[in-house]
Amino acid sequence: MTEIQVTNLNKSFKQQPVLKHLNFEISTGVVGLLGRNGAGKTTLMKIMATLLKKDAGEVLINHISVTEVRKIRTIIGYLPQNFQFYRNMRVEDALNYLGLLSEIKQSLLTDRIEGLLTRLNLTRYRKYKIKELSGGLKQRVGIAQALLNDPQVLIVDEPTVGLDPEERDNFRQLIGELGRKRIVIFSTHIVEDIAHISDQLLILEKGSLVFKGQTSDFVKDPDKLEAKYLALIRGDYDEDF
Ligand SMILES: Nc1ncnc2c1ncn2[C@@H]1O[C@H](COP(=O)(O)OP(=O)(O)OP(=O)(O)O)[C@@H](O)[C@H]1O
Repeated sequence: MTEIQVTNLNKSFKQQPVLKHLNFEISTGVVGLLGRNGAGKTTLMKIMATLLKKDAGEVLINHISVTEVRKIRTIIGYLPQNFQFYRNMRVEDALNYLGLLSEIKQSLLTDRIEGLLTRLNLTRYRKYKIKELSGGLKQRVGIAQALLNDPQVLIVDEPTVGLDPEERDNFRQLIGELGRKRIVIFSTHIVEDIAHISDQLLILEKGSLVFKGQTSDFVKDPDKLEAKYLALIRGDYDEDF
């Protein structure tokens, strides 16, 4: 069981609070992180991924503080928003290069890459250059690079932007599968992305958490998630959902 515990987390940019006293706990499964543009989702995820320092509070991943950067990086995988990389490299070479940058030993890395290419249905594209891939395939390579260290926590930031409906659907299914044995934090402002795959839900609004808990406690019927979410952030919260 993987766990993340966040206690009284605060972050400001130029004295402007962006994350305000966040407290939550999440565990193995898909966690939908919902919030409007500017709500603070990327800031929260970057702090968890050790790419940004918190101002105050604590973030523990399996009881290890995010201040222990090297340790945390061995248990976290991150797919940033608008992931762009090595456009002229072939898929397998790009993955190998990124794995070596993460200090994974070559013998282990070769096996991992083979496993990921198979698992993500990328084997036939292994010799393609990144720039030759469709948006959906690029995102799959993005997920592959985030899984190179077999992380217990996978963080994906608005990963379905620019994908066509079929690619979106495939991507959601993949995330659902990956969430069976790890925490997958899926940030989006598109409710449909996570309505049917998230076990847990965090809703950020202007830097504050306005819901945290099981998705099924937020709505019984996943098809109503969007309506209830909109009602909540617009302030006309209705108990009848
Ligand atoms: N490096 C920075 N310097 C100053 N302000 C920043 C910085 N990074 C983010 N912000 C501000 O912090 C707020 C939260 O941004 P953040 O990117 O975390 O939101 P978000 O929910 O991920 O939004 P989006 O969906 O647009 O990415 C925004 O008002 C943003 O302008």
